[in-house]
Amino acid sequence: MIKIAVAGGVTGGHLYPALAVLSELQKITTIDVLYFTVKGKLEEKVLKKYTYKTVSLDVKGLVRPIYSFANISRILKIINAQKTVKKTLKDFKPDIVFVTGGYISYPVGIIAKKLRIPLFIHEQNVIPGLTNLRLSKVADKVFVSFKSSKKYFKRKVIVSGNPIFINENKKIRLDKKTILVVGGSGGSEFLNKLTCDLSKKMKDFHFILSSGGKELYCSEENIEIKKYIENMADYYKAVNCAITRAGATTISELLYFQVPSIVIPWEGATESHQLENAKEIEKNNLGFVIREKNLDLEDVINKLIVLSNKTRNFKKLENPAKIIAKEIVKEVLK
Ligand SMILES: CC(=O)N[C@H]1[C@@H](OP(=O)(O)OP(=O)(O)OC[C@H]2O[C@@H](n3ccc(=O)[nH]c3=O)[C@H](O)[C@@H]2O)O[C@H](CO)[C@@H](O)[C@@H]1O
Repeated sequence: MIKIAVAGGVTGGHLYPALAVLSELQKITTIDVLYFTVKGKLEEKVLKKYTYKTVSLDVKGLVRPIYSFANISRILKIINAQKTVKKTLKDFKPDIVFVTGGYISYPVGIIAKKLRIPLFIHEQNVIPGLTNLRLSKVADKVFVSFKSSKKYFKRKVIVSGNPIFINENKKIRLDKKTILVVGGSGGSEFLNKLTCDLSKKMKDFHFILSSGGKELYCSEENIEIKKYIENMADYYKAVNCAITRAGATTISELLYFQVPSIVIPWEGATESHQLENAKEIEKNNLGFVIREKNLDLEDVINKLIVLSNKTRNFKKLENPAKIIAKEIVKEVLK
């Protein structure tokens, strides 16, 4: 049996790769999991369906610029959280700690190393987040999703790919050509509005929109609005093409399921990291990157018609989750 402590969440982009690795690990051996969550965030809702132990931390990410007044109380919360993490790890005594980034990963990773517990980290984005960059200096192994990330790390990294979370296997039947629209785990007002505009002009198409629960007044018959989709893999397999933001995990899923796509990066992302993720779609000839400022409805329609006429050829690729799970087993048994 492997005892593993995990952190990575706040957004789905960090959470699902961690869940994917745990699910692969479970296929190899029995596991005892302790998951550090952020109070009130997505992972607390999702993990209710699992039997993993959880410890909720009351932390918030630091705002930029880093020397802002608002960061004083946030830093105090991190210091407090570190005490909880230390006590929890000492009691739980994991064989290994695995984190997938986001601000909760920092206290967990740092304390793990202080307690001399092996630490593995995974980075989803092409441009690494601050937490993972800092943790990479002390981690035992660093996994990245894309080759293009290597240059950001001053150490050896393993290009594993981004673990793909597959939680159901329901066949979704669609009668019309269907376009899936996903604005990341929190949804996107920009993509919601775009879907509404497109659905009015593309009456022969059916739209499935994950709205993130954001308000949208659109009563077209050919648009199916879902607050959140639990079984994304089933939808990726069933639709003709997709429009998405460029969160790293979404991009990896589009590549894994070979979904022809239009990717519109969120312009507010730090260091334009979504734009860098998006480029992977064009590099792999899977679709188009469109910047918000260049968006033209007719152009999007023409591109969607081209993409939706492509034959979907889903060849089963090795799930990167397997690579990381095997490395975890190797580390624990060595
Ligand atoms: C606003 C923000 O901070 N965005 C970041 C966050 O995004 P975000 O959480 O939006 O990240 P991604 O787009 O990478 O991943 C979203 C994940 O949620 C899942 N999903 C989404 C919608 C839904 O209805 N159901 C569902 O299960 C997707 O399948 C995917 O697994 O983390 C990513 C990975 O570090 C970063 O690249 C993003 O820039």
